[in-house]
Amino acid sequence: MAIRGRFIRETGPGAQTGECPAAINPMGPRRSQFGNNDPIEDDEGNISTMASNTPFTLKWGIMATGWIADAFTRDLLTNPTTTRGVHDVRHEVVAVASSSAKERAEEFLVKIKAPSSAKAYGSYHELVADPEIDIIYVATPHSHHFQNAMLALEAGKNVLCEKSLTVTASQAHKLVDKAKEKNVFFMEAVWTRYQPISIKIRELIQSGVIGPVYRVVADLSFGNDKPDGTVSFADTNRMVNPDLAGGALLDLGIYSLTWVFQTMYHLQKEKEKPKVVAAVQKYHTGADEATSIIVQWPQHKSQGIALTSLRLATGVDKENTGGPAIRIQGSGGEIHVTGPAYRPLQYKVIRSDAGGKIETVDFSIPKDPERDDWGHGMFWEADECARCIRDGKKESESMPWEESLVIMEVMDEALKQGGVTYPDLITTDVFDAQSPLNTGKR
Ligand SMILES: NC(=O)C1=CN([C@@H]2O[C@H](COP(=O)(O)OP(=O)(O)OC[C@H]3O[C@@H](n4cnc5c(N)ncnc54)[C@H](OP(=O)(O)O)[C@@H]3O)[C@@H](O)[C@H]2O)C=CC1
Ligand SMILES: O=C1OC[C@@H](O)[C@H](O)[C@H]1O
Repeated sequence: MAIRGRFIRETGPGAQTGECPAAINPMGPRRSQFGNNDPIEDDEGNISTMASNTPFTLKWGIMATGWIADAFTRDLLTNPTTTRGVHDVRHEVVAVASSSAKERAEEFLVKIKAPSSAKAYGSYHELVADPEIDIIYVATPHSHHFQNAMLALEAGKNVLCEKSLTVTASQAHKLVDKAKEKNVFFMEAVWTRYQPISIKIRELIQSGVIGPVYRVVADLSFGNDKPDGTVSFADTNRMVNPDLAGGALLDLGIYSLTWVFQTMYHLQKEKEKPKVVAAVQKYHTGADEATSIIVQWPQHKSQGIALTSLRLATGVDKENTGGPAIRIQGSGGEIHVTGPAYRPLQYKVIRSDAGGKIETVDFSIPKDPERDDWGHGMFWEADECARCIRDGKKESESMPWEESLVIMEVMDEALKQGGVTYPDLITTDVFDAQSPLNTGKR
């Protein structure tokens, strides 16, 4: 497997520079994490493969034609083998749908240079009814996720749904129940969890390199402050518009919570429900412009602090002069992660027994030269969907249903404490196939 542009740097006494050795390969162990079909040699020298050498092909239907639908679909179209050393799964884009017009879907396919076989639909209903499609990627605003994901689940499709999974925890529970009833795969698209840096950091924590983790401080904030007291999003923009479930927490804070959860709760052997205390700054639209949450796990003696703001950026510059976006503190040291929290590309390990020596590991996002050097880093979560579906799994171990639900409950509670409310149309947990959220009749 090609390791592109990754290296370890050490600073402080005894510092070394060089290629990232296999033992600290940031991609993690190949078979356990990536399930490839490479030959295996047994003790007697017999060669076999784990599975068929023909990659499993997952056939995608893309729901919506916006910004993230574009980035994700371009990632699907990259070559898994040459970009990221993946041999066991591949992806095919069967169709894309716009809620409003077939022409929008056609333009989308041209823009991303999709294969000519890809179909364009002018409604989400047509998309979920296409028998060629295995899985629907829901790429609409969070306000729409419950109705849109339910539309796909009701049609018996597997679903990958963008974050935040829903507007309310109750809606998320209903989606999980439906996935169980229909016996299909369902996952919240938290791409960060499938990036090699996250996998490596979870492994480091589990290996005990910084001892038990007692505190994590994580931030994802954008600096959109304007001198007139507003932020630089129009009131209609999905970032601040309550009709589209706007606000910092559901859009950005979920990544801060992702780091708090994937480094603590996810690794707890016996899961403990967190206590939640939140401070919420409301914007004039009614959405939250800044939210700070403390989650506490008293039995584990641990606390997480998840921060987000639309006014104040995480760091003062791209060099991270303002410090790490994520600070993971254990009794034997710390791991500092350089942001942005949704796709960080560097971590440092600072062990208290290492005499001040700091280990720095850098990551890069593979690009496909045959696809205009495209590569955004969402293909790893897509590969995970393919492997789960190939293997008959209904949920992903790295983003289990139960954890999506607990995180939605934490966000529910924080917004409740801050007095943020959203309209009934987008908070109802009653499915309506003819909801304007499904038909696009706004
Ligand atoms: N994982 C990640 O890194 C990112 C995830 N996201 C998530 O993806 C989701 C979409 O975000 P993004 O792509 O930036 O949003 P955009 O506004 O760019 O696109 C949203 C799309 O949803 C469809 N849509 C349907 N109804 C509406 C409506 N009433 N108003 C607006 N759009 C509507 C539209 O497509 P059409 O009309 O063609 O159906 C539109 O293009 C959000 O939940 C966000 O949290 C966003 C950015 C990054
Ligand atoms: O998921 C996201 O990550 C990147 C941000 O720019 C975007 O607003 C958010 O939805």
